[in-house]
Amino acid sequence: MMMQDVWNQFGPAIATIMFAWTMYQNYFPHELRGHIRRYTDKLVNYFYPFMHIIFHEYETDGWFERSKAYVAIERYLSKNSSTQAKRLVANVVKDGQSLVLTMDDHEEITDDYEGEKVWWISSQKEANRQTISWYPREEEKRYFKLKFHRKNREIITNTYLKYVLDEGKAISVRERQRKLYTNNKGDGGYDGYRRRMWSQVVFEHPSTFKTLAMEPNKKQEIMDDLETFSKSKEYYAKIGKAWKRGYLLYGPPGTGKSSMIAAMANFLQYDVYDLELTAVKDNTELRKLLIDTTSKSIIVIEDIDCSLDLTGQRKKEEKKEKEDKVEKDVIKEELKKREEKKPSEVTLSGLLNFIDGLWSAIGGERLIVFTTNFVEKLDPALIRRGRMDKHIELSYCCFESFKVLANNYLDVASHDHFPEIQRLLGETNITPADVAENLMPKSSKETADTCLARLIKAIETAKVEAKLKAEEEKAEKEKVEKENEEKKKGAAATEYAKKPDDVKENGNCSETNGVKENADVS
Ligand SMILES: Nc1ncnc2c1ncn2[C@@H]1O[C@H](COP(=O)(O)OP(=O)(O)OP(=O)(O)O)[C@@H](O)[C@H]1O
Ligand SMILES: [Mg+2]
Repeated sequence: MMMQDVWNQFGPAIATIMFAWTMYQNYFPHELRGHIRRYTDKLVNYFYPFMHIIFHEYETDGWFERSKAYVAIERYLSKNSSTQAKRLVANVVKDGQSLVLTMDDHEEITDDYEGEKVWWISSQKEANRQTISWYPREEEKRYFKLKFHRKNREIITNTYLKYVLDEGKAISVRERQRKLYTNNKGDGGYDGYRRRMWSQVVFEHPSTFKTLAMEPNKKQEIMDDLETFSKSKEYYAKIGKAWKRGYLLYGPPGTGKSSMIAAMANFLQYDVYDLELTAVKDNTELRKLLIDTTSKSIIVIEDIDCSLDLTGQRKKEEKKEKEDKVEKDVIKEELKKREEKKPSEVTLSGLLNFIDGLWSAIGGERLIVFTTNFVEKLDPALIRRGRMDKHIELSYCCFESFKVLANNYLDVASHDHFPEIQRLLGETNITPADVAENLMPKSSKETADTCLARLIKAIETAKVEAKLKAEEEKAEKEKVEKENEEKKKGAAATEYAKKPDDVKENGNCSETNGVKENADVS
């Protein structure tokens, strides 16, 4: 009864308004409508205190590519969306492995920034069905609308939006599927028409700083260094240095150099580019490879001493050839011909140029890590500070490192065997890789006790072997020294035999004098 009254009262009024609206739409001149719209907008603005900013999903001049701002906002809002919005859309990311929840069309969520409230609305423009679209997404003109109070205009446009975009990008980086890239001789496939320089696989190495066995202080120092680097974008810009840092990891095989690189990548959430220098044709290819790397990545050159040895070898050969030939012009001609035939290789100077020059120019949060078993073999120019900023030695297993491994492999923090192991590790060099191998249970029957006992045996064996080796080396050294001594004596005797008799006599005299003089002095 009530409803009917209301309808009787307002029905004719609504019908009149609708009629007037249709008349206005159909018969009012277009220019006049523009004027009216402007005045009504002004009127509305006077009473309506909010402002809007629209972010379209596809940029008008972009080629089917989602707007970067839209994607960043979507990521930023995903956290609030999953708690506030009633209708959600699930997007699959990370190469099909995880879901990102975003709000569905016409949902609204709120956000707080420095105590001020803003509203985000997800919407879709009406599809234009009359035109044929090349791309299905063309018909779904989605956008985000940001609504905020007019008084917050400054803060929203100057700081909040930057914060949203930065945070959204950071979330994407954190949640992306990280990659391990390797350079192969030309089989990286094609990216459109362009040959791909790197082949890629998903990077899922489980090594972390927690599982890495090394002295806790040293470990903390490296983690602090990495963290400071990753947060120093402004600082590097201020001091006029490219945002990059070089690490040299050195130590015997099996001490955790490769494990540390994986731990670094996992710590900073970076991609890894494993650069195999011996597969790089020349300096030009090296340059192309490096231009193709992305920011937030670690470029790794393992066993740098071996990679550069090739070049060193070649240089030596060339030098020898040069010395052997007498005619300089002929040599030049010959070398030139050879150079033309031979595929050139990466040179030390090419590598240095990449570290100092080009790589600095492409900027953007990159680490370069060299590893070597023989640090003394490397050219000092390559590892000077500024190029390799931090030198990290990974060494044999100490007791602290052992405790980390025992915890990782056996879940034990203390044990009766520990004091003996501590004593033995103080006396013998054994790599963390060997310790780890002995700690790993080989069957379900093996307990922590068995594994630790096996380790003790292994360290004792290593100790005996090291002692034997040292004795052998000492004996070998003595043997060589003795042989050299005898050779010298033999050579001196032959020389003496060759001399004429009068010289022999004088020589003898002087020698006798010398001995005498010495005898007198003494
Ligand atoms: N410091 C360490 N912490 C934890 N595990 C380690 C450590 N060092 C070695 N390991 C174990 O030994 C294995 C070999 O180590 P890794 O490959 O990191 O050594 P490396 O120093 O890179 O050796 P190489 O010089 O031969 O390349 C790893 O898979 C890991 O299980
Ligand atoms: Mg290694």
